[in-house]
Amino acid sequence: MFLEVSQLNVRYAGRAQPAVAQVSLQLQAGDIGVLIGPSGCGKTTLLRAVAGLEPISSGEIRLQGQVVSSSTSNLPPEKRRIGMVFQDYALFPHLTVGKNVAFGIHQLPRTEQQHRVQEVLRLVGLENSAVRYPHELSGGQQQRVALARALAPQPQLMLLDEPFSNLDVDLRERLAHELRDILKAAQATALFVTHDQLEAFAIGDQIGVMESGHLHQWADATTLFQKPASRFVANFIGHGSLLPAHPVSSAQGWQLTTPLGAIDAPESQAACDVLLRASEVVFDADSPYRATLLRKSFRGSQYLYTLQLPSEQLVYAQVSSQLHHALGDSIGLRAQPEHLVCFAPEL
Ligand SMILES: Nc1ncnc2c1ncn2[C@@H]1O[C@H](COP(=O)(O)OP(=O)(O)OP(=O)(O)O)[C@@H](O)[C@H]1O
Repeated sequence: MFLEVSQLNVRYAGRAQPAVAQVSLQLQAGDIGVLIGPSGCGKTTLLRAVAGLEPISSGEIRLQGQVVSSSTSNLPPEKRRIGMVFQDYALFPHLTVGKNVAFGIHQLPRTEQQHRVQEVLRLVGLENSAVRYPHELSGGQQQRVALARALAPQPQLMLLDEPFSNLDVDLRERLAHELRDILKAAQATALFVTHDQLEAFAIGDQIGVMESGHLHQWADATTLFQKPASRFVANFIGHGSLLPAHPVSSAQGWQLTTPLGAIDAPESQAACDVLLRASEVVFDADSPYRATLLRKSFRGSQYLYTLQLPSEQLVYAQVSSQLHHALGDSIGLRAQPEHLVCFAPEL
């Protein structure tokens, strides 16, 4: 395994709760891992611990089998062969793009340096910009220069902390896809921090969902979506609601009754809270199950509706933007789950 984080705890002085609590994760060579979670959940602290910038309280971090952090030892950051990109590009304004990129490879012979600078600038699509200055480039281009600079010394691991957060939404999404291509072309192993789910899904081979220092799940995007390990992950990934469901035997076999109709279930299924995502709640004018429309968010060909059930619980539905419902309308809905995801009811 390339990166192994085991039972990691990081505690800041004077804080009652650890910023990172019992986190374990593994990353294979060439894979891109992404950490997502709400503000303050410990993403940056975990990344800084991997970089060697934050001492750890207990647990272990291994890079290519070598222990780089433990409670008794800490390999300094400069010895870890790590490349870092942060949200502020931190380029040197008085140096050209080429000189910025060459910054970490001064020990190489000059021709080799030039060759490597051209190689990484080509990788990030800026091969003709070596003689320009940072202020002559757009925000997205500057961030690509920062990426090229971090890649130039051929780090064994790339760490990226919200590198696109200063950029506008359209550019962010495009750059997220580009970044994945660039990292894959460079055969880099990377750990990326974001609080943007679309970015996480666009970039990550493995995605970790964190909350209050804990890593709830570390898995690929499909698994996170189809088999969320906890209520927190179920609520955090995609728009969804957990609705109470009770098993009943019917002519169709075993089913679960929910506030949005019955759904098929295995016989062994006990009473539970069932996850219904917006894509699994469909508009049905004839349905006896109705909810009041509270909010409509336009999403191109569809609206994301936020609706309230008679029990006052909120549900979400994706509805064609061809339909014209007004706020306050009572709307017929039906549950149509693609995957049955259930959690034991909360006491
Ligand atoms: N230097 C510090 N000293 C004390 N507490 C800190 C320090 N840095 C972070 N924390 C605390 O540790 C917790 C985790 O912070 P961290 O920056 O790792 O979260 P994050 O998930 O990266 O948040 P964000 O998305 O807002 O950047 C927070 O409660 C934060 O207040």
